[in-house]
Amino acid sequence: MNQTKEQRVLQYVLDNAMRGDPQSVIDNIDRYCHEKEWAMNVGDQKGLILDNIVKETNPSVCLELGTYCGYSAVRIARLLKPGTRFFTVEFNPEFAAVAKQMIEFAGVDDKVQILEGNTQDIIPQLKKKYEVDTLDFVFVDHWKDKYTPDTKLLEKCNLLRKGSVILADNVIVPGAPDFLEYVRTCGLYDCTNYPSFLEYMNEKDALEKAVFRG
Ligand SMILES: Oc1cc(-c2ccc(F)cc2)cc2nccnc12
Ligand SMILES: [Mg+2]
Repeated sequence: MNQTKEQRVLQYVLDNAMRGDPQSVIDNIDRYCHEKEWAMNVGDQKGLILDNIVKETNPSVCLELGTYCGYSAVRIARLLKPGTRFFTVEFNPEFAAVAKQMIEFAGVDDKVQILEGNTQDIIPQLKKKYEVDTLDFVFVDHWKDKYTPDTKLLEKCNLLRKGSVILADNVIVPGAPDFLEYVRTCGLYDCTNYPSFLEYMNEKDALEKAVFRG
């Protein structure tokens, strides 16, 4: 049976990275995607910005929308203090299966819980089913047309508190203009733009940080 690109990325990590070493998993995914096949991981350049914002937030409860191969889940989890709760939501079962193996190989599976399904179904379950009070950090990296409805859903479900950080990937490419318009003009967020580059390419992209005013 032919492997998918995501399975090839995972196989390269299993063959070349160090089990239990998140940084080596990250480095090997980046090497494969620079040298062999492009894939939509947040990547090494935007990844450094992500690292810095996770470090400054020092979150106790995290959510990621869009797991894909687990690259950013490993990237975030490696920075979290013991006892932190980190949920990552993936709609595509094949991606979720690859991410599960990637996260286990990296040795961060004790910190990361992969929730398979639609964000609009899972977000309303976080309080009661997953015993979440509020979220400290949310990384938004799924389909651009879900950024705004899911942000509004987080508000509606009372999952944000004063200082909750929402960090969104790809606000330039593929672009999330309605999300930028919403968070920058609705009056509920303090926004900061972080210009960078599309993963593994020379095209401009950016991250947007939106801090909930509470
Ligand atoms: O980081 C990303 C990049 C792209 C993407 C695809 C094709 C291009 F040509 C350029 C960029 C899509 C993404 N979808 C979901 C989450 N993250 C994505
Ligand atoms: Mg992305």
